[in-house]
Amino acid sequence: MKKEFRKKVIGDRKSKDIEFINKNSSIITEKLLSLECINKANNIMLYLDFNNEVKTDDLITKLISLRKIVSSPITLKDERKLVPTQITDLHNGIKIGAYGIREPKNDPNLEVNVNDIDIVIVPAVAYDRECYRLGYGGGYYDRFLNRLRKDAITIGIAFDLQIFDSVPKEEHDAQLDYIITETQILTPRK
Ligand SMILES: Nc1nc2c(c(=O)[nH]1)N(C=O)[C@@H](CNc1ccc(C(=O)N[C@@H](CCC(=O)O)C(=O)O)cc1)CN2
Ligand SMILES: Nc1ncnc2c1ncn2[C@@H]1O[C@H](COP(=O)(O)OP(=O)(O)OP(=O)(O)O)[C@@H](O)[C@H]1O
Repeated sequence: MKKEFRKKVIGDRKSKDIEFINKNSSIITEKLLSLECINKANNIMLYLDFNNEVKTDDLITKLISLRKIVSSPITLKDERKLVPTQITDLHNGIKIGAYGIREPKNDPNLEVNVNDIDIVIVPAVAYDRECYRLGYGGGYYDRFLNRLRKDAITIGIAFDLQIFDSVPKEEHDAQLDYIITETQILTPRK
């Protein structure tokens, strides 16, 4: 169920051209930068995009210029663990890591304490309208999000084509605080 659904959505996203991805990524970036919670936050973790995900390079550059502490995950495959590591310059200190995804070079001095993170911007394959998340199937973010401070804010960014009335889900699947697409902002019904 999950596997088939994942494959279909990854295929749909892959079929979009670079103009679509760039245009909608920049709309989503502007929306994020106008959120009060982003402007108030000091410490923000976000992913480095791959496979036609919403692009985050411009967002990262802007957040660094706003003097935020910005980190991206190093993926430890054996432990199924994400290690948030600070990025100070997108053109320096980045390498290709697990699954061919860009990640910060390992530097224990730049590791960010999970308790210091105010906001996490999360990648996904698909979401439902209640902000439940379907990922790539490694369980990386499900495990990681559980370790955050209780008042940390989780934001999913995605294209409209990744939003469904329902997605296959299991007990451990994460529910986020906000989903932002090129046309909508979703929050779970209270
Ligand atoms: N940009 C980004 N970074 C991220 C994630 C993500 O979804 N997006 N992850 C979110 O958890 C983690 C990596 N998770 C992954 C888990 C499994 C596979 C995987 O099974 N890939 C298949 C091929 C998939 C395909 O290309 O269709 C493979 O390697 O065989 C990939 C990534 C950490 N970093
Ligand atoms: N919090 C958790 N603790 C232990 N195991 C977990 C946890 N969350 C998920 N898993 C396990 O990890 C595997 C993948 O989970 P799932 O299919 O939900 O991943 P996903 O959310 O789609 O992937 P990702 O977060 O990497 O994008 C499953 O076998 C699941 O049982």
